[in-house]
Amino acid sequence: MDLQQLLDDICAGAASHYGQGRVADYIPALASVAPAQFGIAIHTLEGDLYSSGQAQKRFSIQSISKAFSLTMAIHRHGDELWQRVGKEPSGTAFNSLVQLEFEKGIPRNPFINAGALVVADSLCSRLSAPVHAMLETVRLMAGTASITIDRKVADSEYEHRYRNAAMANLMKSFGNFENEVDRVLRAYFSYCALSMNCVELARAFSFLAADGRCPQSGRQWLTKRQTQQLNALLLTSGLYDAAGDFAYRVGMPGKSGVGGGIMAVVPGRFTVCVWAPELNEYGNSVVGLWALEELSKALDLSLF
Ligand SMILES: NC(=O)CC[C@H](N)C(=O)O
Repeated sequence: MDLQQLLDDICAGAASHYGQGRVADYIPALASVAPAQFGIAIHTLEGDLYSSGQAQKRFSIQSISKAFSLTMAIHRHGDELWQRVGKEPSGTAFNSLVQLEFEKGIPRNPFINAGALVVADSLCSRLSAPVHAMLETVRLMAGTASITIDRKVADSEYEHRYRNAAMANLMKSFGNFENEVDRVLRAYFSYCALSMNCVELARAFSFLAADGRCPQSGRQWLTKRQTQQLNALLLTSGLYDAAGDFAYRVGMPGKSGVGGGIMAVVPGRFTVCVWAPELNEYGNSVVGLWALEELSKALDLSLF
C-alpha cells in the first residue's frame, strides 16, 4: 500500500471526527489552541518520512515528554529506578491522587503524573541543569536544534500547580522524593511545555523502534533490553486508564499528551506521531486515536 496516499486519506477523513472532544482547558495557554486541526507523520527506520496535514506545526507535547524523561532516567539509574516507581497500569486518571496514599507514595507507573514527578525528581538528583539536559537530549534525538520550551505554557502550569504539587508533597511525606518540590515541579512543567511537531516527535522516538539506537545518528539511547521494557510499559500504561482500549484498537506501544499528540511505535519498522487537540474524557486525542486505529487496520500493525 502507498503509505503517503494512506496518510493523505486518513488526513482527509479526520475532519468528519472533529467536534467529539474538548481542547484541554486547565491552563489558558492550552485552552486557546484551535480545536479543528490534524497532523500525522511517520518516520521509518530507513529514514524515510511520510506526513500529512499539519505535521510541521508545533504543539505542546505535554505528557509525551514522560517517555523522554523516562529514557533519560533509565539511562542514568537503570533498574534502581523501579524501587521508587511501579510498572503496573493504574486504572485511575493520569492526575489522580487516591492510589498514592494507599500505596505509600510509590506511584503505579512512570507515565501517570505522580510517576513522572518521581522520574523528574531522579533526574534533578543527578543533573545540575535538568531542563537544559532535557532540551539538549530532545534536540539531538529529533535532529532539530530549534526545538524550544514554551515558557508561557510552563509558567502557566506552575501557576496552576496545586494538584501536581499535592502529589509531590505526599510522596515527599513518604520519603519518596529527594529534591525540593518546587525545583522538580519547575523541571516537570518545562518538560511538558516542550514545543514540537509530529515530524520531530516521530524522528525523536525512532530509537524505540530500533532497539534503542537512533537509526540516523547511530547513537544508542537505551540498550535493546531496556527498549523492549520501555515499549512494554508504553503499551500497558502509556495511555493511562485507556491503555487497554488503545491496545485493543491500535495494538502498539504509545504515549499521549493533553496537547493532543500521540506517538506510537511499531518495533522494527517505524514511529508515528499524530496530533489533533480535541481530547476525550481520559485526556487522549479523539481524532488521534481514530487515525492510529485506521493506520493500524490498514497496515495490519497490531503487535498481536
Ligand atoms: N496527560 C498530560 O499530558 C498531563 C500533563 C500536564 N502538564 C499535567 O501535569 O497535568
